[in-house]
Amino acid sequence: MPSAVNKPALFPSLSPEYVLAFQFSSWYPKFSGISIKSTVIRPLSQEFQEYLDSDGVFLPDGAEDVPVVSELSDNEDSDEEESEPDRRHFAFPELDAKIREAVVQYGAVFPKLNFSSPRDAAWMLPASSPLKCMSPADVYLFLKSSDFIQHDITSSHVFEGCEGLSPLGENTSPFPQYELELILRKWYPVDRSREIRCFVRQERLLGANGVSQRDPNYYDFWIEPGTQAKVLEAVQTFWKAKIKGRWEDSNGDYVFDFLLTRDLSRGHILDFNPYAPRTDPLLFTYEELHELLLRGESTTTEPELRVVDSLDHPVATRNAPAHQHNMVPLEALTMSSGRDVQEFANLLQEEIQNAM
Ligand SMILES: Nc1ncnc2c1ncn2[C@@H]1O[C@H](COP(=O)(O)OP(=O)(O)OP(=O)(O)O)[C@@H](O)[C@H]1O
Repeated sequence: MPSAVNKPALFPSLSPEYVLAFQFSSWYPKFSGISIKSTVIRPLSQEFQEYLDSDGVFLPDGAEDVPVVSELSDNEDSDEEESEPDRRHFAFPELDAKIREAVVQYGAVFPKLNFSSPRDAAWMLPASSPLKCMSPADVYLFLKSSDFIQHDITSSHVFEGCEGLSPLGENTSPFPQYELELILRKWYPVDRSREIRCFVRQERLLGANGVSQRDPNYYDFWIEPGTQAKVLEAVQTFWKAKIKGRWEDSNGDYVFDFLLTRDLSRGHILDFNPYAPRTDPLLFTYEELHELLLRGESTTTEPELRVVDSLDHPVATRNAPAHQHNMVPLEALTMSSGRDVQEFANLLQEEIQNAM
């Protein structure tokens, strides 16, 4: 338990153990009953890691069911394949089989690695069903096109900010080993307007911390009378009953993403994240969250809920598709083999229009 005498720091100290407690396979077994059904595939082979790490967006042999690539390739001349640059071939028949099994079990899957989803690559398939995968090829395509996924396969990113670790110093510890994992979650048409992110320090949400709308868009219902009080009531009741006291190894410092039911009275866990700068504080700054924590130590107040409460709110991004910076990666151009640049640019423009 935290000391009542010492003033809490802005962030809890970051250790490799603390970080690894937030990889999916660490927290999911404990919370599976209140989260989305998911399959964990681990360890993944070194070869799969090399595939993810290799340049360009291409599919392993035998991944088949290749909707996007085959659409792009419809007009290719038969001899064009011969002009492709030499590239290492990969094949993962066992992994393909596990992905197909999960697709049959869940209807469609949402892919992640240990910590991150490839949400920056969601634009590659229809915006109406982000990251919905129906085949191994869909899963590989998203993972391969994502910059966010690189975080999970690079130790220096995973353990960034951990005390006493540096790959460069001669007398410091090397990065700890961890196993790469592929997570296949049952895909749902998630309504992003009902997602919130809850910040917990020292196992206190009630009266001492913040809750933020997750999607940076304006939604009318958030400013309707009674909505915010109802949401705070729902999340506090859930937290007290289902989460509180179960992160004692992490000193009760964590962030959780919560998806509210349509009537806003209940919900379930989408994800847990470390209470660390790498976790986006959304409509707060960490300094503001710290203020709330200090204030909550002396008074009993409600947690503060922040929402995008008007169209003029500075973070309301109504006209820009999320992650548009990642929408014209050079890798994407490699997918266009067989098309000229103009043709591919038109296709990309169409995707951007759809995303908007
Ligand atoms: N099973 C699912 N089916 C459909 N959409 C989902 C599913 N799980 C998550 N999503 C959507 O994808 C978004 C990103 O998911 P998630 O939080 O798991 O990714 P992440 O990479 O860990 O994000 P962050 O870095 O913000 O923590 C969620 O906000 C939600 O809208």
